[in-house]
Amino acid sequence: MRAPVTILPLRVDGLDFSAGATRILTDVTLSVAAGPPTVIIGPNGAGKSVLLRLLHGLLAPTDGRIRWGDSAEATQRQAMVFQRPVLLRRSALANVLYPLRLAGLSAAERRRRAENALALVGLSALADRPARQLSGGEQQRLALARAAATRPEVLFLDEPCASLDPGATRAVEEIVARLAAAGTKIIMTTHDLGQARRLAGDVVFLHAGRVLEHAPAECFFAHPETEQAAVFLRGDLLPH
Ligand SMILES: Nc1ncnc2c1ncn2[C@@H]1O[C@H](COP(=O)(O)OP(=O)(O)OP(=O)(O)O)[C@@H](O)[C@H]1O
Repeated sequence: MRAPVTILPLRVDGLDFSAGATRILTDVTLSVAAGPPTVIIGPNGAGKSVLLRLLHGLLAPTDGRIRWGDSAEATQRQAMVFQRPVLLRRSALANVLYPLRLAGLSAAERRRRAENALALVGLSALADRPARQLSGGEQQRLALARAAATRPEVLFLDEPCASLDPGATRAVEEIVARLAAAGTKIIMTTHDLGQARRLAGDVVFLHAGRVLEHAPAECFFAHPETEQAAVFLRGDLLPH
């Protein structure tokens, strides 16, 4: 029997990224395996969003390499949800159906997947509502449904709860935890250390464009190895 195709592990080797004369990421080397969410944390401007965009292929590295397990499948098997998702001026359901049509699925399969995805995020009752009339939290859940319906093996989330209140944040966290438990590899950024503690299997700590730590979450939070991470976890300001 053939082993199932997997795009993991993701291996990043000596990644540099500069915009003009500004160095944003320096010598990022990481390996990300299947399993519970990988959460990238660090101060404002550390380079978290840029790193996520590089990993997802939205930016090209200045130097270094990003390698996926089965590279031929990598593009089709990953999705990304942004801080402020861009939704089509159509119903919630139509937003979820759209990428499924692009993927060439049959009408029946599209319908089935879209309805399941809306149910997963608790939006079945709002399926016919214009997406842009939904609240911020509902829009973020819809964006998660749209991504989840494509059944990505890896799902990148950039600050998925950035402007959400605690209730909406918890709702998104529950969806993320459910997707992770069902086998989707989540790679996400967050400013919310409570959220990182609740969701992370492993933590990448980024500071000034460098990975200072990558450790299992319980080790990182209990015993950060670098002074910078200890300062960050205390909520103190880190010098650049
Ligand atoms: N296209 C770009 N051109 C120039 N500078 C950029 C570009 N994109 C990001 N930067 C800069 O790179 C640095 C890292 O940005 P990034 O958004 O990745 O940080 P972050 O860790 O996600 O920060 P935050 O926590 O504030 O969201 C910032 O100083 C930002 O201004």
